Amino acid sequence: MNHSVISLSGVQKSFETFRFGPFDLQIEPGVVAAFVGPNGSGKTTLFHMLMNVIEPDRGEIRIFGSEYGQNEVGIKRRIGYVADSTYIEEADSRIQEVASFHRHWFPSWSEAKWTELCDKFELNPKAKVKQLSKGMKRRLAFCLTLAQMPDLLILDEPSSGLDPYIWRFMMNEIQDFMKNGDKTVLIATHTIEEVRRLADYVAFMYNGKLLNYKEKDTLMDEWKALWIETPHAAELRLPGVVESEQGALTRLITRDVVATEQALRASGITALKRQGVELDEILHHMIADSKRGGEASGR
Ligand SMILES: Nc1ncnc2c1ncn2[C@@H]1O[C@H](COP(=O)(O)OP(=O)(O)OP(=O)(O)O)[C@@H](O)[C@H]1O
Repeated sequence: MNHSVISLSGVQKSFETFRFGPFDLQIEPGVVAAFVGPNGSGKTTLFHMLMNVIEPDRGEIRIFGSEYGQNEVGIKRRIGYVADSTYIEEADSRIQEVASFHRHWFPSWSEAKWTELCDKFELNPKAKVKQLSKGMKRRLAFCLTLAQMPDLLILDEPSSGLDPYIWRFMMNEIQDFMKNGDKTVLIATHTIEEVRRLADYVAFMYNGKLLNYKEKDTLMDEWKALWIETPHAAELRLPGVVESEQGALTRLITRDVVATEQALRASGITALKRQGVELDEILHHMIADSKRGGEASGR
């Protein structure tokens, strides 16, 4: 039996100048999965397919164990989706009218949560949506989504345009949402701090491909920077090393610190210093490796 909240197998989508996939991924319930990757790597395309905004050319997508063809309304009522584009309201609606629509459409809508969020995110229900600033529209989209009380949150760069004060509230709300352990969040972000604070798993994407999907803590344990005195470290052909930088000391970046340190010990070399590697640097090396057609992504 498949317990994944999200399951993609062999998913492919081709546009004129972009090919997504083949993409395979299973996401278990109760986790925050952060999707990171440069512009145009396919994060929004993936989320559009998860929301059935676009259909894949090939492959299978299951959400809560079902395909959209079986139960589209049932699936969508359990998902809170903040799209990448700013919330656009062409009509002359006020916030409270938009909320009424959501209340009607989502049976799990919580009026108490909505009131609490409007207060916290300083949204005036009487304000006209089209007159809101970009950041205020973003706040609205997020609050409407959370008040739906969904089981799965799909957030496409939700903090884009938010001020740092409200950003903190958003982080707290997402952490709060995860508190009971049965909810799931997918978040696409360019903000490493969001990954650091929220993510249990990190999905690295590049050029329509999933380079790596791994538990964040495992990733941070495996990737390290090591400093050694030995010059010309490349000649040692150390396992796991993806970069070596020559200075007063040699700085090695490894994706497999255990294997690298073992090989260093075998060569009688001691690492003088060991440090964590930032997620953006890991992504940089994964992309470089993917361009070389290599295996640094370590899937
Ligand atoms: N409807 C479409 N028609 C043609 N090309 C498309 C369409 N939708 C997306 N693309 C292309 O797919 C590629 C991936 O875009 P996508 O928006 O998924 O990337 P992203 O990772 O979300 O980028 P960003 O970080 O900039 O938001 C881009 O090259 C884009 O031009």
